[in-house]
Amino acid sequence: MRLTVGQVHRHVLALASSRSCFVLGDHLPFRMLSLPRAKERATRTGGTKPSSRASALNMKPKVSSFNAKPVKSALLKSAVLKKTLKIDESLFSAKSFEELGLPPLLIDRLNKEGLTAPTEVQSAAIPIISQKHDAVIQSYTGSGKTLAYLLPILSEIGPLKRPTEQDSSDKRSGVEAVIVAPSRELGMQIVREVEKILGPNDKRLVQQLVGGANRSRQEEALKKNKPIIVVGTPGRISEISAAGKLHTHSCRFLVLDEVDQLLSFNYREDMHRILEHVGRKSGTSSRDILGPLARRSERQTILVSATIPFSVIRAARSWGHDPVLVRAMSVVPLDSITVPRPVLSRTDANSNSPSNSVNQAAVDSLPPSLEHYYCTSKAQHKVDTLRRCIHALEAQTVIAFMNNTKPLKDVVFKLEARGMKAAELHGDLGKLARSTVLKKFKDGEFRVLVTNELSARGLDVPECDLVINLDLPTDSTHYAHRAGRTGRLGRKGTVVTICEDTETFVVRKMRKQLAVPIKPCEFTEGKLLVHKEEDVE
Ligand SMILES: Nc1ncnc2c1ncn2[C@@H]1O[C@H](COP(=O)(O)OP(=O)(O)OP(=O)(O)O)[C@@H](O)[C@H]1O
Repeated sequence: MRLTVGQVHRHVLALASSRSCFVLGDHLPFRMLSLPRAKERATRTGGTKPSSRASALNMKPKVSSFNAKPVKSALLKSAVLKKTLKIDESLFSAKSFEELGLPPLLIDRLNKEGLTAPTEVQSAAIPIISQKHDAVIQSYTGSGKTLAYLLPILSEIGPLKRPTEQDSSDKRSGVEAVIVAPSRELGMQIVREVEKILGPNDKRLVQQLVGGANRSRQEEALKKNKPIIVVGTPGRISEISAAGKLHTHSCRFLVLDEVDQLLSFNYREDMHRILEHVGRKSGTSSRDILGPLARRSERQTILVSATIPFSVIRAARSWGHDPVLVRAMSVVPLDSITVPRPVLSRTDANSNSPSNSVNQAAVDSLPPSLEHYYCTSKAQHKVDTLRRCIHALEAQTVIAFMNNTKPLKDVVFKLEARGMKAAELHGDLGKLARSTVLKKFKDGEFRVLVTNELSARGLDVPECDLVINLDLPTDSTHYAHRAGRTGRLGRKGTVVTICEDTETFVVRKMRKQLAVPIKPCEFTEGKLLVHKEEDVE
């Protein structure tokens, strides 16, 4: 069954209910600050509605403010004014984009695209980013994080922005927002999202700078179209910037989407260049009296992912000033977050093995509407098991993940030979082939996309109703991102891991780390048969 946008919305908005306001203060304990998070968690687990808990605590509607702790550096103290963060909690459950103060032209465009109400994370993030805070946005996969940062940016720059008194004197030209994503697919998806909002007449104001595409054409487009937003992969952005063809000095926004991946070792040099150059006014140099800390103040940095490990919090603290962690229904100053202690899963509380620790970042990234199963199969029978699984679950739009590129073709061949339409997607395909495959999959021209880790992050195919792991993901974070390709924006979704007998202990370990039931099952006579755990152990 496919849901309409309206139905999905009702589902998403059903999660939001409280209309009260609360006060954030650096003197308040973290437990209290995260009360709205408890509301989200309880709603996800079907527990008591925290709105009633909030009213039981007598949280009266009021708007107040807090001063986030000053960053410790004396240099920075003199360079940066502390911001006052006003949190109006009623906005967290905003029923419309108007309530969030978006400009009318932007709201018109959203309505034309059938977008009428914000998701929870959008309700939380839009006012915070509009107040010019550096922010880390964390919310589960498919919850609308892309618009959560795009909408406040488009409220400030471009043809749909909020009119200001300085408009007539504003001589700003050049790129005003740089958005970095780890893959071409995700980069292109973000470009399409921006184009959709800008509309056909202004879509040239966003330019893709993804790797694998013709670089000189990208450079020509930069010169000719004078985009205000560029979206790209780290390598291509830093390459064109180093060649002097991309000027980001007056850039006001830097967004790192899938930030935890962008901060991995592979991207360190390109990311270093981007972080050093974007939003750096020409004329300043690293020898300037206030050094790199002062330069940071010239741009707003927004870090986004479904999985935010503590390393990202640490990085955000050092790049931003008064940065906040924004989640659906909660906003927390980063200074109040301490290094998490490992939480042992309940069944293994007596064992000190780190492998039994709950991976909180991955837990937080899983959409509440997912069902998780695993079944065993010999390696040579996995494709048959996959086919039986698809039939039993009557799945229409399936993403099957493997760890390597080579075997993908073989799986496609076997599925096609059995009358099931499939295609492969991986990084060795050319840019055109990759976008054609994706387009055909989104258009429903074939049923199974057989792919590798390339598609695990950010890929948005709202109709995807089944994710299959034909190979085990490397860890629970990878499991969570793969799983997040289904169950998007409140839809139902199923994740099935097909593993060999000898691998079941890995699934059980991930189940503990993710704190979700991954139930053993088999597919017989066209049906899903769920086992009790003791039947298989
Ligand atoms: N307010 C809204 N109303 C209706 N649809 C929305 C709204 N916001 C976002 N969407 C749609 O929801 C889907 C998921 O959004 P998005 O890709 O931004 O999720 P995400 O949280 O970034 O997921 P991931 O963590 O997997 O990258 C997209 O198809 C997007 O167009």
